[in-house]
Amino acid sequence: MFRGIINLRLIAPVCARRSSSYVKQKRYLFDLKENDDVCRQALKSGSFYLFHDLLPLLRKSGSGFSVPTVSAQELQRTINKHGQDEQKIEDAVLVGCSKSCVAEFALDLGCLEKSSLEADLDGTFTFLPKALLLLEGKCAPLVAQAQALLRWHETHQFCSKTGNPTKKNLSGSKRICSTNGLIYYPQMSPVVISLVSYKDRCLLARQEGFPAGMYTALSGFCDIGETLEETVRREVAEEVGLEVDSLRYYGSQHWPFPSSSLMVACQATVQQDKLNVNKSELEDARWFTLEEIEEALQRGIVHLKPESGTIPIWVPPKWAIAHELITSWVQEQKAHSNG
Ligand SMILES: NC(=O)C1=CN([C@@H]2O[C@H](COP(=O)(O)OP(=O)(O)OC[C@H]3O[C@@H](n4cnc5c(N)ncnc54)[C@H](OP(=O)(O)O)[C@@H]3O)[C@@H](O)[C@H]2O)C=CC1
Ligand SMILES: [Mg+2]
Repeated sequence: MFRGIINLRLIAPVCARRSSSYVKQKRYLFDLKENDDVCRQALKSGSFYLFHDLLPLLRKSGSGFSVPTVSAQELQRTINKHGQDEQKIEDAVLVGCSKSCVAEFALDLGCLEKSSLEADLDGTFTFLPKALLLLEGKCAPLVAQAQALLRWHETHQFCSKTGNPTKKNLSGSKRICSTNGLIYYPQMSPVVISLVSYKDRCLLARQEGFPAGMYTALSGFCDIGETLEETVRREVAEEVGLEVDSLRYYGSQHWPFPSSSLMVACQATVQQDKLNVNKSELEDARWFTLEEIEEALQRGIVHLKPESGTIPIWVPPKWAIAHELITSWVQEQKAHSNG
């Protein structure tokens, strides 16, 4: 068992006054999830994020993009106009509720003709990685959560024990086998992501499939039965041949690529810096100085092709927890050097 220092990333304290509305919001969300009658009512007054074959609808807004919602009435009109029965609305999945307790749903309209839908809705159904880039991280977590839940329902139509069809409950918080009542809940795969450091440098790595020039913290899926600490230790040993000697929890993030992962981020230290990179897992791994990391953070996303010669190092975008981990290491290094 690790004797690491665990200091939770401070979650903005909810002030006493807001906690009652926060509690009300979360309790309503619970009722929506668990009670089909409450959810059926909410489907008539809620707001809807729309997808088409798992592509979120984005709309130009000012110099950027936003994720529009439609009301239940607008959605009914759209569905009817495209010749679908309004029963389709019950395929929606619950993704949240606003502070004023308006239920928020996501619905995939992949059965309708895409371009005429886009014209009606004044938007574009966009490939998720591109959508998150265009949204610059704003409401990325919600779009990622909605797409992951819609995808989970799409890929869990049958019971893996009986082979018979499963049926979603109204909110989409689970699916139940039509014959033996087995309940399936949407899953996330736990992944650890560790920013390994040694004295005044940190370690970043890249896989062959990464965009040219992009380096990130070491990461790896938990094997069944492993603790998070054991996964950190194993993945760092597997990927770069080093032994972690301390780790500190940083925070976590839902990550929709390639399927639903729960990223658990930590800062880790090692006792020596001699790398033995596992080339079957990584294309490269290197130690970086504070200056190099600050330059990479400054640079932002680099859109250069491998054939354009040497590509400057860059790191994942702001809304990736790898970016936060790297930024927090820079802040700690600077605080340390300022004494
Ligand atoms: N949000 C962020 O900041 C970042 C997120 N990530 C994400 O972290 C995840 C893990 O990174 P990566 O280094 O590739 O992981 P690993 O180092 O664990 O290597 C991936 C391999 O893990 C195996 N594996 C085990 N369990 C699963 C599972 N549930 N789903 C998929 N593969 C599994 C697969 O091996 P096999 O093919 O042999 O079965 C897969 O090829 C990636 O999805 C990546 O997108 C990575 C960096 C930054
Ligand atoms: Mg890995």
